[in-house]
Amino acid sequence: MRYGLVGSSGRMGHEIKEVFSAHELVLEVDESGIFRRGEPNVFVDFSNRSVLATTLQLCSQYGAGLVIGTTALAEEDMKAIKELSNHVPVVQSYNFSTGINILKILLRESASLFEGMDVEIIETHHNKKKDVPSGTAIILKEALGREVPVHSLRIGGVPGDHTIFFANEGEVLQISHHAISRRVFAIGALRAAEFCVSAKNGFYSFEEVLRWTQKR
Ligand SMILES: NC(=O)C1=CN([C@@H]2O[C@H](COP(=O)(O)OP(=O)(O)OC[C@H]3O[C@@H](n4cnc5c(N)ncnc54)[C@H](OP(=O)(O)O)[C@@H]3O)[C@@H](O)[C@H]2O)C=CC1
Ligand SMILES: O=C(O)C1=N[C@H](C(=O)O)C[C@H](O)C1
Repeated sequence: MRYGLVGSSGRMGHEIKEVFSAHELVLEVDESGIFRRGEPNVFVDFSNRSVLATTLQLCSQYGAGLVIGTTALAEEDMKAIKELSNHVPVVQSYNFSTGINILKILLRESASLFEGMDVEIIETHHNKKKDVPSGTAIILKEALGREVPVHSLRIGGVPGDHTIFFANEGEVLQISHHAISRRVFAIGALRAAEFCVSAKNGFYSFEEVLRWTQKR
């Protein structure tokens, strides 16, 4: 793969460069500019919504697919990403870990069992994280199919923890996901990029990438 990396000097950018070391990094974007050394066939974007227009323009220019993990996207951003997916394959997810994507499936399938219980989410991240709540908390709420309170902690160097509490008068059930390191997200992004370079044009979730990986 020849990949372009948006957010290349960031925390995720560094992790991605290590995990993608078998592939060729031919274009980098950060706040100091765009550095081109070749023509990417896929872009990976873990950055900020303020650079999204540049990312979309670069994907169109090179006819390259997109793997995007940037969080705190607005409705109009999602619309623009979906428009790009008419022309190239796009994988978008607020969490590229296997565990969170399995949890999403479990929550969707069991949501009705939790009707009548109190449900709240606690998410904990490093103190440099800019957005609140986490993108993952948002997709967990979507999987539950209901609005629930989210409590956010921004402390130390925590890569990303999410716990969902379910409670009735007599008991508390809690389900937790703990990212041991942010490498897990970069490994997921690599799978998504491999998927992207062979997929048809379209908008894909990371769940679809996981199913594709299992079939290989
Ligand atoms: N979906 C997932 O699985 C995961 C998603 N994330 C998300 O990825 C994103 C990045 O996280 P993280 O790496 O920790 O953040 P960092 O702040 O460490 O990195 C952000 C990167 O984006 C660049 N950037 C920001 N704004 C612009 C701009 N306007 N133009 C060009 N480049 C810009 C920064 O450039 P510079 O260094 O020059 O400022 C930097 O390279 C966040 O949205 C985070 O929530 C994180 C982990 C997992
Ligand atoms: O900014 C981060 O670090 C993370 N962001 C994502 C989110 O907002 O859910 C995913 C992960 O939890 C790490």
